[in-house]
Amino acid sequence: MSLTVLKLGGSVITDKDRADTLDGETLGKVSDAIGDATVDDLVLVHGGGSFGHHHASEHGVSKTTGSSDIDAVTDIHGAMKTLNNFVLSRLHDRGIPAVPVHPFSAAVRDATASLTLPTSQIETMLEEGFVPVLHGDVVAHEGEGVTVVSGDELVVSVARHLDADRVGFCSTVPGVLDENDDVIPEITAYEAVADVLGESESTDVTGGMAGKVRSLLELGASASIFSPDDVSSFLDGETPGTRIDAAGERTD
Ligand SMILES: Nc1ncnc2c1ncn2[C@@H]1O[C@H](COP(=O)(O)OP(=O)(O)OP(=O)(O)O)[C@@H](O)[C@H]1O
Ligand SMILES: C=C(C)CCOP(=O)(O)O
Repeated sequence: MSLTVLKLGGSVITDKDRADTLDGETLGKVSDAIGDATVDDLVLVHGGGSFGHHHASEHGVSKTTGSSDIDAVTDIHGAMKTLNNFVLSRLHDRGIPAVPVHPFSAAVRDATASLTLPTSQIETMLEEGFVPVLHGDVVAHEGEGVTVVSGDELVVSVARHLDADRVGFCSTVPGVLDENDDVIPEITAYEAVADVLGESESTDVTGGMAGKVRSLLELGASASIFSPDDVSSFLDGETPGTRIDAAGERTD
């Protein structure tokens, strides 16, 4: 069986400039594309958008700056569970057997900020015919309380541990854009594109496009970044948008 890991960007499924607001139309469109696709095993991961990033920013929590304030934990994790419920419900409407995986209950960062995410429950969910849906979240972090874990990190971790065959990132942009706003077809090294990579245009505590490309280069397998219009073609086996091929970049 072939495994596909697909991330739905938080900017895609929410109105990232209005707190706790869903982009129901785009979420519906992307859910249609997933419902119509014929893929073997599928793991979905979604980002925080105006749910997670807004609350993380209010509480000053990021991937590196933590908090032990229980209100920070419940606000950020609670907002992400609410968003996850919206995503699950749209997928269920299309007959997709989506089940939640909340990283806060499973993952951990050690004192060096290295992330551990158990995946045996995800493997069994797949074997039993479910579509696991993870999301950016807070995680317990040794010495920091909790810090944010981005959906991008979760994709890398799941894809690596389960040896994914295909990895895709659906973002608001048609791919990584160069200085003329043209899609860069392939990226093999960070330095080659560092000058054009920026942060997200909206509230984002996890690094925007620069963070995404960095995470993907660490993956050590090829991945694609594309827009919601290209979800169907990606799930059909094509490589739309920008292909990130990190062969040789992996450091561990
Ligand atoms: N060179 C670039 N090419 C494309 N997008 C870029 C570039 N530099 C910065 N960006 C910004 O990065 C954004 C994509 O990153 P962002 O983190 O918002 O993605 P996402 O995965 O959709 O959202 P989230 O992190 O909430 O899950 C684009 O919307 C754009 O504003
Ligand atoms: C801000 C939170 C809680 C999740 C961030 O996940 P991302 O949007 O994938 O970077």
